[in-house]
Amino acid sequence: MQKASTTIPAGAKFIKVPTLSRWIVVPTHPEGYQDIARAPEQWLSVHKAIEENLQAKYTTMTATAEARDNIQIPPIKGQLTRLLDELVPEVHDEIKATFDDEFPSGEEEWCSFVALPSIIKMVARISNRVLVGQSLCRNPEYITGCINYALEVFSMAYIISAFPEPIRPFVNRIISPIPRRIRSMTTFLQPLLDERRTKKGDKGDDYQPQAIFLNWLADTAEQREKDDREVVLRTMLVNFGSIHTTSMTFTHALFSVLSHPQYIAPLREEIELCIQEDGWTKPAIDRMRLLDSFLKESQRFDLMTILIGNRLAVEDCTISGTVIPKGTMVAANMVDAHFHPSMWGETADEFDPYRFIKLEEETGKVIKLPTSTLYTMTFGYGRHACPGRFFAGQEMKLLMAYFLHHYDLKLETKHGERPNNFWFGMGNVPNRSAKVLMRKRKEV
Ligand code: HEM
Repeated sequence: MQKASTTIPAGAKFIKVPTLSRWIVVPTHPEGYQDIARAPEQWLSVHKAIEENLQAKYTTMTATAEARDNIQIPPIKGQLTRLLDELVPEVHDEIKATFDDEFPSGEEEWCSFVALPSIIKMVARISNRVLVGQSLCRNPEYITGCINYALEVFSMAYIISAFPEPIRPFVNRIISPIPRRIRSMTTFLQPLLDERRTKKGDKGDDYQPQAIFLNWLADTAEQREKDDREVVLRTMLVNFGSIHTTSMTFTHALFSVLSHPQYIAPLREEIELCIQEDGWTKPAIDRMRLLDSFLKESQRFDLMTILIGNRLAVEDCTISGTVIPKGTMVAANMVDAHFHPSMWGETADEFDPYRFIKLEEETGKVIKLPTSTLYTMTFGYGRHACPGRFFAGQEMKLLMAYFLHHYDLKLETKHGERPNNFWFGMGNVPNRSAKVLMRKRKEV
C-alpha cells in the first residue's frame, strides 16, 4: 500500500483496495477519514459493515433491528470506565493468581512458554474477572469456551461469505458449531443471571450487586426489556471483541520489549518507583508514562491490521466531495495513518518508545495509550472508537508492569530477535509459535 500510494494521481481523495472478499475504498490521506467518521449511520453504517464482515446474522446473531440497540455499550462506556480505579486491585489479584497457576517456577529456573496462546488464555481469564467475576473466570471450561467462540465466529464468517447468499442458511445449519457453543456458554452464565434476579427480588432497593459487567449489562437489558438470551449473546460478543484484540496487541508489545532489551531497565525503574510510592493502584499505573509511551509506540509500529473502521454505504452519499455509491465498503488505511511523515516526521519508520513523551514535551500534544486520533487508529476513531479502550489500556499496562517487575524475560529466538509476524489477509498476527523464557527475579 505504501508503494502504491506513490502512484495516486494528485487530487484523488480515495483509492480502491482489493481484499479477499471485496474492494474497499480508503481515503488517500489520514485526515480523509474524518468525514467518514462524521457521516451519519443512514449513510455509512458501522452496524451493516460489522454484519457483513462477521456474517453476524449467522455468527454473533446480532444482525436484527432489535440487536442494533447495542445494549453492551452503555455499561462499557459507563460503569466499566468509571470504575477503572476500583478495578485495579481486582485485575491485579487475577494477574497474580494467573501467574501463580500458570508459571509456578522456582527462583533459579528459566521456564519457557509459547507466548501468543498463553497470553490469550491469561487475557481471557483476567478480562473475565471483570466481565463475569471470580468464580467463572477461574473455570477453565468457560475460558476455553470464550476463546473458541471467537475463533468459531471468525472461521464461520470466512466460510459463510464464500457461499452465495441463498444457500448460506443451509451451510450454516449444517456446519456451524456456534449454536452449540451458545448453549454451552448459557449453562455457565444463566445461573449468575438467576442468582442476581433472586437476590434482587429478596433485597429490593438494598441489593448491592457485585461490580461485574454481567450485572451492569443485565440492568441495562432489564431497562430495555431484553431477555437473558440477549444478555448471554452480548456477553459473548464483548468477549469476542476484547480477548483477541487485547492479547494480540499485548503480544506484539511483549515481543517489542524483549527484542529491544535496552529499554527493560528504564521501564523497570519507572514501574518500581511508581509501585513503591503508590502500590498497585490506578494513580501508579497512570504515572507509568514510559510504559504508556512504549505500548502506544508498539501499537503504532506493530499494526494489528491494515484497514480499520469499516463502514458500509447504505445509500448513495457524498463524502469529501466524492460520490460513494450504495454498497461500497469504506475504511481507514492504518499504514498511512501510523507512518505518515506529516505527523511522525523523518523517524516515522523507526521504533522509538520515547516518541509520545517527546511529542508531549515538544508540542504539548498528549497522546496516551487509549487516545484515538486520525494518526493512531488501533482503537478506531470517532463516535464508534472502541469504548473498551480505557479498560484495555489499563489491563495491558498492569500486565506488562507485572511481567517486568516480577520476571526476567528473553525471547527464545536465535539471537533474541523479534519473531516474524504472521499476515493473514489484512491482519497482522504476532508469531503464533514463538517462545519466551522467563525466570522469577530474585530481588522482588
Ligand atoms: C487492545 C484491545 C482492543 C482493541 C485494539 C480494540 C479495537 C477496537 C476497534 C478497532 C473497534 C472498531 C472501531 C470503529 O469501527 O471505529 C472496536 C470497537 C469496539 N470495541 Fe474494542 N478493542 C479492544 C478492546 C476492547 C475491550 C476490552 C472491550 C470491552 C470491554 C471492547 C469493546 C468494543 C465494542 C463494544 C466495540 C463496538 C463499538 C461501537 O460499535 O460503537 N474492545 N474496538
